[in-house]
Amino acid sequence: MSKAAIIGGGVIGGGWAARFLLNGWDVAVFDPDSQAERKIGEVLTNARRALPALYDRALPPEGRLTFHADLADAAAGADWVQESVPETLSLKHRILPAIQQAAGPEAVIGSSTSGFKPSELNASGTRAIVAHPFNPVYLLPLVELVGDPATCAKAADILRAIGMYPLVVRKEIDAHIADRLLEAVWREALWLVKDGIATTAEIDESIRMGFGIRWAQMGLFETYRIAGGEAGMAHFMAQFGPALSWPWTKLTDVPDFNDDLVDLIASQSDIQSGHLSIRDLERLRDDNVVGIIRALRRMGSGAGGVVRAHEETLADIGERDGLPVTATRQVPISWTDYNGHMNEAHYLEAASLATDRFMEMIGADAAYVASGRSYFTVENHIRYLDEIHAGDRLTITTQVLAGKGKRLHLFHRLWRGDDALAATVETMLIHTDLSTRRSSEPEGAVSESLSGWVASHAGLEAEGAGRFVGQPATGPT
Ligand SMILES: NC(=O)C1=CN([C@@H]2O[C@H](COP(=O)(O)OP(=O)(O)OC[C@H]3O[C@@H](n4cnc5c(N)ncnc54)[C@H](O)[C@@H]3O)[C@@H](O)[C@H]2O)C=CC1
Ligand SMILES: C[N+](C)(C)CC(=O)CC(=O)[O-]
Repeated sequence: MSKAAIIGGGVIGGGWAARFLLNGWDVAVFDPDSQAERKIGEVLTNARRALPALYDRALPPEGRLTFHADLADAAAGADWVQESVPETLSLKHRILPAIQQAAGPEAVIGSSTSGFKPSELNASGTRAIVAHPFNPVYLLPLVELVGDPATCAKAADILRAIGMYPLVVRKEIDAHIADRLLEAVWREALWLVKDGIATTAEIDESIRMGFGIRWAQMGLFETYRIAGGEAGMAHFMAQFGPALSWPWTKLTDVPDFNDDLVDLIASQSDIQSGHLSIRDLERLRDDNVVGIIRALRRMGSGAGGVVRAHEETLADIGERDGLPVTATRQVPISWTDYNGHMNEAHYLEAASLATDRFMEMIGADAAYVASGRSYFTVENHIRYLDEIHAGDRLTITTQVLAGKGKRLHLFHRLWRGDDALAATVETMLIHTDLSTRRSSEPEGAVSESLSGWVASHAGLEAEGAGRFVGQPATGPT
């Protein structure tokens, strides 16, 4: 089992703890704040409802979370130690040597710093790299890595394995890449409020109703390429380049950062969002971010591509009761309904994932479909045997009842947790020629594979298969 130590468990440390933990790592936290355990517990509750909802396969079983009164205890034996104390250089200069002394020589030591360069952090001879994440760390994939190339390469592999996107910053610079961009927008926004041009709420609308949506899927330069029309980027540059010397920006100036400005921004922000608690806002943000990333998954764009690639590494593992496990998944809150349990439609969605996986297992995979052959579902019968709730882990097994010629008859069992049979879904499929849209015989290798499955499942009972709607129950229900 891999272990991460989180030194400083505030907004960002809590997010790191959740990211590692929900990807199966043990996590040890050191934070002198007496409220740290409560705060991290609340962040974890939110992370548990959000992160698994990005995936169509179950994440690994959660690791173990421990809290330590001593930094050295937390860091001992860790594969990764993440420093996330406040953004004060003198504090980081105290903490990093203590981490280095306690951690093994192989451990990656990462700093969450938003702006300090590795050469500043390591002024006293420590070996930390910058591993700068984005809030919420458990959902957003980006981590900027800056520092020793070999350590960054090792760190990048670890981050990919927990579903993150490492971006190696090739040259150290204050505030790395993304925070330089964010800082530019932040400064301009402060000017707009200070000058009475716009309120905090109006500025947020200008982002979320327009360019914020564009940025999530294509970033800046691809977006501007399209904005150049058929003539492309060169035309865009020619058209908007001169604006750079017009008074479109105040970025060369910084507004006085005094109490008046802080009060102005804070009071507008209270009017805008003060009716919601931070945890309410986090849940709202998380549900929206999950929805956006799930939309991006379809085309593999941006953060959606990262989730898809990570999901490929989450194996649907093994066998259960002599049958192949064809799907695992954690139930997202969005699958539940007004009755407080998983809605009927999603029983079929889960079974459909299992059918797709079984098709891959018999060779009717993406290449086979691209060659013009596939299976079409022609009938389903679902038995709802037990309730399923948000966060439950589903394991689906698939039994082949018949698989000769054009017809493929499957019997899926949906297990909730370890031992509750929550549903069965009986599915009939017909092999189809995609060019004529008519039934056809499967190709030899698919047919042979199916014969093997039929033989190995022959004689296994399939209680409930063949039932029709309204048929009286034959035994206890
Ligand atoms: N908040 C944000 O949006 C982001 C912050 N960061 C960076 O992450 C780091 C942490 O920032 P936040 O989590 O926002 O701050 P925070 O104030 O929420 O959390 C800092 C935590 O460090 C703890 N702490 C203070 N002294 C400590 C010590 N001596 N040993 C161990 N823990 C100690 C505090 O009790 C607190 O829980 C900073 O370097 C910041 O620049 C990075 C990305 C985004
Ligand atoms: C405001 N901030 C500089 C702390 C922001 C970051 O560092 C990254 C983020 O999550 O926006």
